[in-house]
Amino acid sequence: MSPSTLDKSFPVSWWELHRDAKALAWRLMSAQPFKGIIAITRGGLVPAAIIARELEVRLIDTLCIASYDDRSQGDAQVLKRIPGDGTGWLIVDDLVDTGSTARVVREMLPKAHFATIYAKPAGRPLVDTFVTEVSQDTWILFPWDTDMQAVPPLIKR
Ligand SMILES: O=P(O)(O)OC[C@H]1O[C@H](OP(=O)(O)OP(=O)(O)O)[C@H](O)[C@@H]1O
Ligand SMILES: O=c1[nH]c(=O)c2nc[nH]c2[nH]1
Ligand SMILES: [Mg+2]
Repeated sequence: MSPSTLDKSFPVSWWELHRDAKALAWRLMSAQPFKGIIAITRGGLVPAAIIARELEVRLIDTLCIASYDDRSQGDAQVLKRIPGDGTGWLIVDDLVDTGSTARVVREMLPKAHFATIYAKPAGRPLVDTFVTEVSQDTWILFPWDTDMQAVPPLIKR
């Protein structure tokens, strides 16, 4: 999705992220047990830590994929792979948007359970479990990408 069409934003605070990651852990309870968690870096790292704590998972690995530079999407670059087909593993990412990252992940680890906290409609069919859907023209603002700042009063905008 091109940045100009992303006219809505969906800011997520640390507290909300923690709450939503715990909600994802609740949903994953019925898909247990998992051999371990594979976090899709970097966005999946914090959600994976919260889910690992809730599900008592101690074996954590990373699949390192980068496709966005700020809001501009490029080809998904795989920087580190995982051997095997993913049998028994839980894959965690922060969100699925166009589904391009998820498609690469699915191709590499077709037997794993793929979970994200947030999902946009284009990527939603690629995810086994998620918590909250947002529209395709929404940009999710994660707490690690944002900071508190002053804003002018409504009357001066
Ligand atoms: O469904 P898609 O359109 O592929 O978008 C979703 C992916 O984009 C973001 O990662 P990004 O490539 O920005 O890297 P990061 O996790 O290091 O921020 C996000 O963390 C997902 O992995
Ligand atoms: O912070 C982010 N918010 C998003 O909505 C998004 N989509 C792809 N990659 C993303 N990163
Ligand atoms: Mg990512």
